[in-house]
Amino acid sequence: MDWKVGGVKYRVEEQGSGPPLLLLHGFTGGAVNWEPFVPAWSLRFRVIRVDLIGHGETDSPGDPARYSMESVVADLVGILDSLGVKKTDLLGYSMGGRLALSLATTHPERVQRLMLESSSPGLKTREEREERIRRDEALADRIETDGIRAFVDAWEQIPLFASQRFLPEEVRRKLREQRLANHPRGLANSLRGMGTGAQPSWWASLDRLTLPVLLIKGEWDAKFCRIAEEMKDKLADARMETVKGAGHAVHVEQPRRFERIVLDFLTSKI
Ligand SMILES: C=C(O[C@H]1C=C[C@H](C(=O)CCC(=O)O)[C@@H](C(=O)O)[C@@H]1O)C(=O)O
Repeated sequence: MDWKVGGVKYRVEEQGSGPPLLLLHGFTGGAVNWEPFVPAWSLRFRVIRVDLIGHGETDSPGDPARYSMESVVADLVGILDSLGVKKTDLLGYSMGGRLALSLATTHPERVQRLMLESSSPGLKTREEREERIRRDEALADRIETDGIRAFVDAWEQIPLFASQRFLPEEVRRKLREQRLANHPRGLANSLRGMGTGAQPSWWASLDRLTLPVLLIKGEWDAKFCRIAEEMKDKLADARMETVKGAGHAVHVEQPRRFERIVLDFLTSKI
């Protein structure tokens, strides 16, 4: 199903019935990344998956400003309104987690419970944000100059994904194919508009969140383990799960454990 929001056509998939559960993928990802979990989660939830702006079957507008975190949060609110969803459980992976936290922070009345996999509230200082914006702008330019294949070749090799070399060949092939299916302009503008440095920092407002939060991290992802531990200290109602045998993409590397962790959290927290 496609929904037009703010002039952008979004691809939205829905399966199951019950309380709504909105799933937000990471950078280079898509709604398809959550497919392995739909059979189990759709038995108890109305599972809603979105291709985020610049990704998958959703439009890749030419103006980077259209990808700002504020704009994309507004898009999600518009999609929830169109679906008749007043309040939803929300799961975001990496970039999707930054978006999920942005939605929960700016529209707390729309989020029941929040799950963040390998994500962050952004960067604390202006200097860190400016440096990250420079890095992401340079990466965005390379995506548009060198093309999607050269980008994915390099992206698969970043240290953050080192543990993915242990994945079965078929899993890696599917992930690569899905990344290659994105539009260079969409990925480039996603970095420019809602990259880690471009978004607001939510570090100073974490202590105002009162909803139940689950922080999921892979034991081999040292950087995002540190971030999750720091976030947990600031959140009023947070639980943290460290998954053994996983790096950044916990849902890819330990899918059955990930599936159980999410269900346990959603069925334990009323
Ligand atoms: C490399 C860093 O940041 C990037 C890594 C992960 C984020 C992501 O969504 C990757 C999803 C995937 O390919 O599996 C991405 C983001 O949050 O936008 C970051 O750009 C880093 O060290 O922070």
